[in-house]
Amino acid sequence: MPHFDLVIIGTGSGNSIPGPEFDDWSIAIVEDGLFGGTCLNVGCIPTKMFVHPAELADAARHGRALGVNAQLNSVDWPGIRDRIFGRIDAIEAGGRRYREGPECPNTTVFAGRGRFTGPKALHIDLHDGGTSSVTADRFVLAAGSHAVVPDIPGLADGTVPFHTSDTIMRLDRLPASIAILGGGYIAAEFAHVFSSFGVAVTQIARGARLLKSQDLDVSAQFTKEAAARYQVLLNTKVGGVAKAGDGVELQVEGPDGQHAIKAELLLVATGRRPNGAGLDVGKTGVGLDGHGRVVVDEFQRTSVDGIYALGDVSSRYQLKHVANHEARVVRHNLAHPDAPISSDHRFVPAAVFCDPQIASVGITEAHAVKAGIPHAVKTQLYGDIAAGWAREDTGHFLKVIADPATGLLLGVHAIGPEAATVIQPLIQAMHFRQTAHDVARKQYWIHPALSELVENALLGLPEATGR
Ligand SMILES: Cc1cc2nc3c(=O)[nH]c(=O)nc-3n(C[C@H](O)[C@H](O)[C@H](O)COP(=O)(O)OP(=O)(O)OC[C@H]3O[C@@H](n4cnc5c(N)ncnc54)[C@H](O)[C@@H]3O)c2cc1C
Ligand SMILES: NC(=O)c1ccc[n+]([C@@H]2O[C@H](COP(=O)([O-])OP(=O)(O)OC[C@H]3O[C@@H](n4cnc5c(N)ncnc54)[C@H](O)[C@@H]3O)[C@@H](O)[C@H]2O)c1
Repeated sequence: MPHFDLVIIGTGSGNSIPGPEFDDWSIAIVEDGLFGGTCLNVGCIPTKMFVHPAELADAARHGRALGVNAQLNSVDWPGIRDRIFGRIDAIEAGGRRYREGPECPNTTVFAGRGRFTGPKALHIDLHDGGTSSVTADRFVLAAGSHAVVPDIPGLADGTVPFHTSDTIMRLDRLPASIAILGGGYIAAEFAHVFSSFGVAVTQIARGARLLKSQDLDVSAQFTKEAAARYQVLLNTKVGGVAKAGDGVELQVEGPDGQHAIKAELLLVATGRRPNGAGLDVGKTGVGLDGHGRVVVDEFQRTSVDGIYALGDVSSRYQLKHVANHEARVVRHNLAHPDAPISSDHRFVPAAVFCDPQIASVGITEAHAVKAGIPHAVKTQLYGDIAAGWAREDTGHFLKVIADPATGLLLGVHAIGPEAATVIQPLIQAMHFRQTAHDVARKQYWIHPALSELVENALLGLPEATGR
């Protein structure tokens, strides 16, 4: 049985671990799917490569208010798809070739599915039909997560064809209609893309609002705008799914009682579950929490000496920038186990790439109220700064929440143009403990850029009272 200094399971952020500091280690990489993991192949990158053409296709909608009378003639789905995956698939193949090739002489790549069989012992079902077993001094569990399929008759038993984010981006052609189950990130982004491309979208959410983990005002504004663009069924449960001709029929129950929804395709976007159970991590003594996540400490160490975990398999943040951050921590700690560094999860930002765009970091206003955290709030409308006013923007805003005593930011929530880019100075302020008024007044803000939204929001907060 081959023995390695290090085995890495998963080539998403896990693939960034091997570096020059490990040139004298023997390393095995085990990958069951596409090289490069979720973000590159079926996640952040391709979705955002669809989002940009979607924005272009949708531009005519916004142009009307400004006197631009344009219309969308057609969308070349195969062309868009093939441009995206032509680029991505080449990176996937190149990444695999690099790790298998002469540039990485100390690395062995196993294409197959790993699962633990005993302490620091991994069995691999290889894609070529064979099997292998390896042991190692150290393991990095970077096996990510997978789409959850709810236990709904017709879905869970596999009788009705449906898509998840893994498959929906490679469709042969655009459907005329699509039903999207779920009210979270993936549902929101694909509803935007397909609706922009002219597909009739019906989104079904069991809650009263879309993107319900967002600040209440953000979620309410987003839900209102989404409902104006495509059909949104809130407070609605799906009782069953059946085949109907070339499409699907969903039995739903909502505020209007029971009825059926027909669509050509169904996209299920109801969350992602960490892959720790599939790895059988218990066999090597590693524990899972109630959400199926591998349990790690702040140094990304599991309870077993020499076994680390990172990213979706262990993190409560299913975000690529978090997986990358944790991978940098693991890389350091593998090389310096006696001087470990910890992950910094204090201010984790996230964005939803829809129209309108959403970005946030820190606590929500509702959380501050519920937890009794002293706070001051300023909500700055895009329409009240020059760049937003020029766009005739309505309804979009940046909400900043600060500690009234220190002037330090506690939370930031934006919905509107370029929200993800606009809030970055505030993420920086939180990390470097800059006060709201210092950030606003101790630098220039380019006029009349969208960033003036940040300046004005911060100036709207009261001066710190001091402790
Ligand atoms: C549609 C979609 C859009 C997203 N958009 C964004 C975004 O815009 N911004 C953002 O920050 N995040 C986004 N995410 C989340 C982001 O993709 C993930 O948080 C991130 O990729 C997780 O990285 P990871 O390294 O932990 O896991 P992954 O990249 O998933 O890598 C895990 C790898 O492990 C392999 N594996 C699993 N089990 C085994 C096994 N038993 N044996 C061998 N190999 C195994 C898998 O095949 C996979 O390649 C998106 C996710 C999805 C699904
Ligand atoms: N822009 C980004 O950063 C981005 C984009 C896509 C995905 N992601 C990551 O991927 C993760 C997974 O995305 P997601 O949209 O699948 O999950 P999500 O957690 O964002 O949303 C899941 C949705 O499914 C609903 N749901 C759950 N179980 C259900 C059931 N049985 N029946 C009906 N509805 C049900 C939930 O109420 C929720 O609305 C996200 O949490 C996010 O971290 C990030």
